Amino acid sequence: MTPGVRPLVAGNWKMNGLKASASEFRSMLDGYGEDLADLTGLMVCPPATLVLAFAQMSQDSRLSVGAQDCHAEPSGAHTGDLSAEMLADSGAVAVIVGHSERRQNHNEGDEEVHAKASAAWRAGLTAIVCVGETEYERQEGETLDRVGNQLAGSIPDGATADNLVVAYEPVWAIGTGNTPTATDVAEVHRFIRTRLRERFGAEEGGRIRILYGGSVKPSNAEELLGVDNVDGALVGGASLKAEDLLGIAMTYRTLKA
Ligand SMILES: O=C[C@H](O)COP(=O)(O)O
Repeated sequence: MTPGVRPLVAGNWKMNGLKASASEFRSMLDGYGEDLADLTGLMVCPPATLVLAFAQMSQDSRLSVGAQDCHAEPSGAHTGDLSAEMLADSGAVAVIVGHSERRQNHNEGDEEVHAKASAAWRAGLTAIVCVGETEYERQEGETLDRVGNQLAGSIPDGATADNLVVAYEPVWAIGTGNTPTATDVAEVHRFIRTRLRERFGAEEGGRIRILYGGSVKPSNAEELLGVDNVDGALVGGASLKAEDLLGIAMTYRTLKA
């Protein structure tokens, strides 16, 4: 945790969820009471097909809805793509960019992620920029170099605590059940914090949220979310079950007690 920074627990549903998933989403809304909302922000990033419906359902709640990717252009001949403006128009308040699955499956590099983050800001969305090393890079001792390069290349100038969230997701920890040690997480998050302060100023850089992502579940949330400079989690698999995502958010009851 970072003193004075409101954490965020964000669920990334990836390519999962149909209209029938609304009941799971409603359970999240019901479980996200005021006492929990006082402790942490909660966001669900469903597939784009559900953004509008979920945004409408959550209108009077403090649960927010994000998207998983956007095109860099505001409109045009880009069959199958969605602009940040369209996502904002559907009720999204944030968009994930540079997730490792996009970087790997769609060959997205830092330059493209940078353009997408700029597009998010142009549309008034918070950009959740993902960074993280592969297993090979960790074994070779290249973790901080890799993360440093991704931060420099993927985040546009002008980042603030309102328009940027950084998600550190070691690629080898995503969907595998493996997680780095708390000491390893602390080292990378401290490094990211230092880079953010250097680039965006001590105060602003000190308040930008840095989420940890990769096999977070209720049973390991306390250990991971309690680490210095870990300001929440980007949760994949466990976010598909309302009780698990809420269980992760509820960790803040223990941590803040
Ligand atoms: O965006 C979320 C991450 O890729 C983590 O996924 P996971 O919690 O299923 O490991």
